[in-house]
Amino acid sequence: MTQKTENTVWHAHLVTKNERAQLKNQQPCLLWYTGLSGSGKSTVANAVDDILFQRKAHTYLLDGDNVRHGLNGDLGFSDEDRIENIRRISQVGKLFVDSGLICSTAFISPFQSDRDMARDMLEPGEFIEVFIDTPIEICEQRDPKGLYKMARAGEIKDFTGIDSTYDVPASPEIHVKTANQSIEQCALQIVSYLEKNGYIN
Ligand SMILES: Nc1ncnc2c1ncn2[C@@H]1O[C@H](COP(=O)(O)OS(=O)(=O)O)[C@@H](OP(=O)(O)O)[C@H]1O
Ligand SMILES: Nc1ncnc2c1ncn2[C@@H]1O[C@H](COP(=O)(O)OP(=O)(O)O)[C@@H](O)[C@H]1O
Repeated sequence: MTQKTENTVWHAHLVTKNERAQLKNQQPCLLWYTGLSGSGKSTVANAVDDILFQRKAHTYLLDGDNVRHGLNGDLGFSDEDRIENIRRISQVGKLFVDSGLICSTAFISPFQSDRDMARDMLEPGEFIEVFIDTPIEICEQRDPKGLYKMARAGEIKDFTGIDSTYDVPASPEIHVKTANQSIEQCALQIVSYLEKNGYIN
């Protein structure tokens, strides 16, 4: 991105991220879900968010389809647009972490370089890459929105896993295999990671 704003000065806030986190009794972080369409990102992220909410954690969930209706409604699915999509989401995620929240993002985020860029924006330990690992054959069987069928019929181009790249995460903090676990088991795997690593009590 080309920086177009000149003559602006960064203002330090009186209330710090740590103070906000202490008030909420949690360690803010960005749970970055990545996986193919239909892998289960939204389903698992919602299940985790629900458990965290019941436990009185302060959370927010940014979901691909929803954000593409608003903030990123001007972007399509070329590599260039996906890169810009993830850049904006990373910036928004960073703001939510700064506000003391446990923020989740559920985007395909197909390129390792973009996920690494998001990681590098945050402080060590704040970025948690969650690989929702589901073989494409199963995603295609699930096909919750009928998109694979349309992609195979040539009605959608640049579809991830068919004619657009997905980089398998190199070393995700959490590796969730949905093919042999229930939605609840997948969610508990993630909540358990947050507990063990002191993000929640
Ligand atoms: N060409 C193509 N490729 C992949 N996905 C497509 C495409 N066209 C539309 N959709 C729908 O858009 C959702 C993915 O948006 P994302 O913002 O997560 O994508 S990306 O991170 O920028 O790659 C994705 O949502 P999920 O199925 O929840 O992943 C699809 O519903
Ligand atoms: N263990 C599981 N984890 C997540 N989703 C599952 C699982 N088993 C079956 N599913 C189903 O797979 C589909 C995943 O869709 P969705 O969450 O929209 O995926 P994505 O957000 O990655 O596109 C849902 O219909 C969900 O009910």
